[in-house]
This record gives sequence, C-alpha cells and structure tokens, in this order.
Amino acid sequence: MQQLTISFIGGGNMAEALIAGLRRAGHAAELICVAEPTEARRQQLSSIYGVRTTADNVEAVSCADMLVLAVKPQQMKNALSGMGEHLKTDATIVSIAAGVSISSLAEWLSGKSANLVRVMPNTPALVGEGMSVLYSDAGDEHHNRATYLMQACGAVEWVDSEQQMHAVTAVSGSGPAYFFLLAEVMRASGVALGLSEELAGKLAAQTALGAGRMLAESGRTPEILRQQVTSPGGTTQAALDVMFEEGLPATVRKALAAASKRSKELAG
Ligand SMILES: NC(=O)C1=CN([C@@H]2O[C@H](COP(=O)(O)OP(=O)(O)OC[C@H]3O[C@@H](n4cnc5c(N)ncnc54)[C@H](O)[C@@H]3O)[C@@H](O)[C@H]2O)C=CC1
Ligand SMILES: O=C(O)[C@@H]1CCC=N1
Repeated sequence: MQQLTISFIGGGNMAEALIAGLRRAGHAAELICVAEPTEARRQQLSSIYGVRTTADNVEAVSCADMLVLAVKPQQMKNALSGMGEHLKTDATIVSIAAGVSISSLAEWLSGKSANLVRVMPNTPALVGEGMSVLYSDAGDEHHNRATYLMQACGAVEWVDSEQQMHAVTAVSGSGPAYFFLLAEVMRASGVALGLSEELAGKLAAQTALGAGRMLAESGRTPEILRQQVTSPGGTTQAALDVMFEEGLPATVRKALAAASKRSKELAG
C-alpha cells in the first residue's frame, strides 16, 4: 500500500486532514499529489507536508493509483468533467463528498464506475482520531486501499447500503460541529459565571476529551455514564432538568434529521 500514488482533487480542510494522516502513517510525500486551484493553499500544503501540488487536475488524475475526490458536493460535477479518460484503469476512486451518489460520480466520470468507494470521514482525522464510514460494491483490492487510506486517520467502519451514508453523515460526518457548539456554549457560560476565557475553554476541551475517551473505552453506554455523574438532587441533576425541560434531546433528533435530509438533497 505504501507504494501507491495517491492524488487529491481539492486541497481543502478535509484533504489536509487525510494528507496529515497519510504522512503520519509514513506514506512518502512524493507519492502524494494534490490538485488545488488556489496558489496560496498549494504552497501551504507543499511546505507543511512536502507533498506535490498542481493546479492541473489532469496531472493529478493521470498518475493516481488512488484518487481522492475532496471538493465540495456542488463543485464535483465541474471538477470531474473530462477526467474519466485520464484515469488509470485499475485506479481506486474515493469520494469523501457528502451526499453525492456513486451513480452520479460514475456518470460524471463517463461511466468509470467499477472502482468507486464512498467515504464519510470527519475532521478529527486531522489528529488521527477520525471516524470514517465506507461504502462500495467494488472489489477487494479497492476496499483494501480505501481502508488503508482511512485507517491512517482513525477508526473505520463499512456499511453495506449506500442509503445508510446519509445517516452516517448526520451522526459522525457533521458530528464534531455539534460537540464544538456545546463546547462554545460551555466556555461562554463559564465566563459568564466568572471564569477567565482561557480557563473556561480549557475546562470545556478537557471535559470533552475525557468524556469522549470514556464513551469510547469504558464499555458503558452513554446513559450509564450520564447517570454516574448525576447525584440525585445535585448540580448535574439541576442542569439536566433544564436541558430536558427545554427539549434538548428533541432538538438534537430534529437537527440530525435535517442533516440527513440535506445529504439526500446533495445526491447529485
Ligand atoms: N469539512 C468536513 O467536516 C467534512 C467534509 N466532507 C466533505 O469533504 C469535501 C471537502 O470539504 P472541505 O474540505 O470542508 O471543503 P474545502 O472548501 O475546505 O475544500 C475544497 C477545496 O477544493 C478546491 N476546489 C474547488 N474546485 C475545484 C476543482 N474544480 N478542482 C480542484 N479543486 C477544487 C477548493 O479550492 C478547496 O480548497 C466536501 O465534499 C464535504 O462534503 C466530508 C466529511 C467532513
Ligand atoms: O457540512 C458538510 O456538508 C460537510 C459534510 C459533513 C461535514 N461537513
């Protein structure tokens, strides 16, 4: 796997997270190529990660053993136009775009559908703690290559229905933003209650980290972990009573349904 040439179409936030993961995993910088129209961004990526960059998508596509499509869903059709004929026949094509279906990608790549893999990663990939969910009906070699790419950035799961990718996007793709919003509000509330911004920010971040590790490592359900913090008649109970009275669980359910609906709309 470490011999594969991996090209990216689009060198934005998510591409950077994956490049960082590949470099950490020891993938050679000269085997990573990024096609990106913004010059400043190309310079940034080449100076931080040592990777090859180009403004020419054809250059990146034609050398790729694995091609990672990392432009916005709305930019995908335009970015893929005319690219199908430049792909190596056995190249693996990995799309990380929210919503965009394998059938749309195949159409935009002029029928080159056999080797497509859809991935929904998330930004904690940047620190090696990503959650990536993959779907493909391509052969084993393509499964293995896509797994290699995403395991460099964190945990990997596969689903066996493309339809499930909408729910995945709502939970883990967009999910970091929900926790960041909570951290923003916790920091601001700490400040309002008399703490410095620096201390309140640290308390929110370390609490998120600790709670996240307990969720991932304790083997206990979120409900049990919550109950273990909540002394009857205590401070947590006072806070959670407000959250339930104000309808936080219903709001979160509604929010995730909106994310899943939007993912379906982006299908292409
Ligand atoms: N940001 C996130 O948390 C996540 C994003 N995604 C998906 O990843 C994809 C990229 O998202 P971000 O990195 O956040 O966006 P971004 O806007 O940071 O990056 C997109 C990059 O593509 C470049 N670009 C635009 N048109 C191009 C073209 N024709 N050819 C080559 N490059 C082109 C832009 O200059 C930009 O640098 C999206 O499809 C999104 O749905 C998936 C999971 C999480
Ligand atoms: O907001 C978005 O559309 C992308 C996909 C998941 C996270 N960010």
